[in-house]
Amino acid sequence: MTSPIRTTILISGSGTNLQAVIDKVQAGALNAQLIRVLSNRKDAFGLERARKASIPTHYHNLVKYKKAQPATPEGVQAAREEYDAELARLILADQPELVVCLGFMHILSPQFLSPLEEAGVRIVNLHPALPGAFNGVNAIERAHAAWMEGRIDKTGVMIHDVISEVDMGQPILVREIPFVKGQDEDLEVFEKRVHEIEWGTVIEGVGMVIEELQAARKQ
Ligand SMILES: Nc1nc2c(c(=O)[nH]1)N[C@@H](CN(C=O)c1ccc(C(=O)N[C@@H](CCC(=O)O)C(=O)O)cc1)CN2
Ligand SMILES: NCC(=O)N[C@@H]1O[C@H](COP(=O)([O-])[O-])[C@@H](O)[C@H]1O
Repeated sequence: MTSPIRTTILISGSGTNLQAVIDKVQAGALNAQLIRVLSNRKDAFGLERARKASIPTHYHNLVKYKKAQPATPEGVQAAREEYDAELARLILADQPELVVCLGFMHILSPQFLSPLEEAGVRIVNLHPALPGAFNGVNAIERAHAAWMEGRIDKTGVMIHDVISEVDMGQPILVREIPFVKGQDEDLEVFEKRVHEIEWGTVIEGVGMVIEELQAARKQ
C-alpha cells in the first residue's frame, strides 16, 4: 500500500461520519493518515472521538475574532476573514493533502480557499442532499418537508468538491434516496436512515478522492 494521504477533518458536531472514517482507517481499509480534527465548536463530541483515536485536535473559535471587531456587518465580515485566514495557516502547518468537511457548519471564504488551492490541497464536503437541491443547513429537514408537500419524491447525499459557492462544487459521489410512503413520514426515522447512508457514502467518496490523489502523486 502506498503511503497514506495526509488528511485533515473539519467538524462541528457529533462526528458520526468522522467515526466511520476513523474506523475504516484503523481497519486498514482507507489509505489516509488522519493528521488533525478541527472544530469551530468547543463542545463538538467529534473532538472526543478524535482524542480517543489519538488524533490531534484543535478548536478554532470564531467568537474571539468577532470580539476583536466592531459589532457591525463590516466588523463581522472582517472577523470571518481573519478567522478563515488563520484556519488556513493552522491547517497548512500540518501539510495535508486533503481536507474533508464532515458536518463543518461554517461557510469558508476565499481567505481560506485560496491559500489551500495555492498549496494544492483538495477540499471536499459531505452534504445530505442532491446536487443543487437543498444547499446549506438543515437540508434533510427541508427535503423531508418538500416530500411531505408532494414537491419531490427523492433526496440524497453527496460528497462534493468545495468551492466558494456553498454546496455547488463538482459532485464526486451521489447517492439518491427515494422517499418511501408509509415509512418515511416520521422525520426522526427518516433522518436516521439518511445518516446510515451517509456513513457508507463518506467512506466510498473519500476513498475515491484518495485514489485520485495517489494517482496524481505518480504523475
Ligand atoms: N465555501 C464553502 N464553504 C463550505 C461548504 C461549501 O460547499 N463551500 N460546505 C460546507 C458545509 N455546509 C453544507 O454542506 C454548510 C455549512 C454551514 C452553512 C452555514 O450557513 N453556516 C453559517 C452558520 C450556520 C450555523 O452556525 O449553524 C455561517 O457560516 O454563517 C452552510 C453550508 C462547509 N463550508
Ligand atoms: N451542510 C452540511 C451538513 O449539513 N452536514 C451534515 O452534518 C451532519 C454531521 O453529522 P456528524 O457530526 O454526526 O458526522 C451530517 O448529516 C452531514 O451531512
